[in-house]
Amino acid sequence: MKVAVCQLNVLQGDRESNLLNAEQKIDEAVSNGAEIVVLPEMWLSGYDFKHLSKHSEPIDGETSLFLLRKAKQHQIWLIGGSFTADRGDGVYNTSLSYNPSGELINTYSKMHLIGLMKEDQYLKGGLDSPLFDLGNHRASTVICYDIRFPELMRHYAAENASVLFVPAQWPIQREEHWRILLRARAIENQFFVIGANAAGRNENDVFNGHSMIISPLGEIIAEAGSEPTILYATIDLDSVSSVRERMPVLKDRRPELYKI
Ligand SMILES: NC(=O)CCC(=O)C(=O)O
Repeated sequence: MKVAVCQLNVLQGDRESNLLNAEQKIDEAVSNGAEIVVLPEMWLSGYDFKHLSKHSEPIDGETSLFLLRKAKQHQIWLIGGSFTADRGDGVYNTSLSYNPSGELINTYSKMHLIGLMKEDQYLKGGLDSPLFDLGNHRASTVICYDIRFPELMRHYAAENASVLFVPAQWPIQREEHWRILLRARAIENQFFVIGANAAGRNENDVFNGHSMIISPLGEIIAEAGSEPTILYATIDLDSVSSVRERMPVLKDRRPELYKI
């Protein structure tokens, strides 16, 4: 399947421009043959917590309608980055994914909130770790800071996920952590990892791109530079089972002995 990662320049607080830009990039990715399109974290508003009430919307609000429409229009799998979703009991950094019929197939709210970016002061942390079907394969999503918590990804691998999507707004000063952690999560869990970062800046941080598509052996199949772009690669999700058969890391675990 051909994957496109839209590495967007997210303009803080400027919903109108960000929406237009996302739509153009999705259309361009599809015109270049993409079947799976991935957006970054908080691509609609950026980290604009001062105006959180303006940016918060219900799960079935306008962002979800936009994503649904684009998935259906182009008959693609759309991993819709994330946005600030008001889920009744609070606002969550939430990722929605759609299948080519425009059906919502995954709702994941960021579990681990990053204090360095004040997320914990404004948002609630998600409680669920769902998987979803991507054709004949299982898939999963985490958001940015979540990749520092390997137990979450191990849960997805143990549930037979073949691919992990990681929408992010990862600042430049920890760029090597981003690159190394994405590869480590791929190697230890033997699945594809697709990281979609932003490229641009807000009042506090610079986001340096380097979106990546990584194989279940940890090889970098494609990596973007620091400019806004669309990153493409063709991936074979069937290859995950042969990697796991050759070296059965998941089977060789001894979880009864680990005190975590
Ligand atoms: N948006 C984020 O979660 C940033 C994560 C980050 O900067 C880090 O883990 O380091």
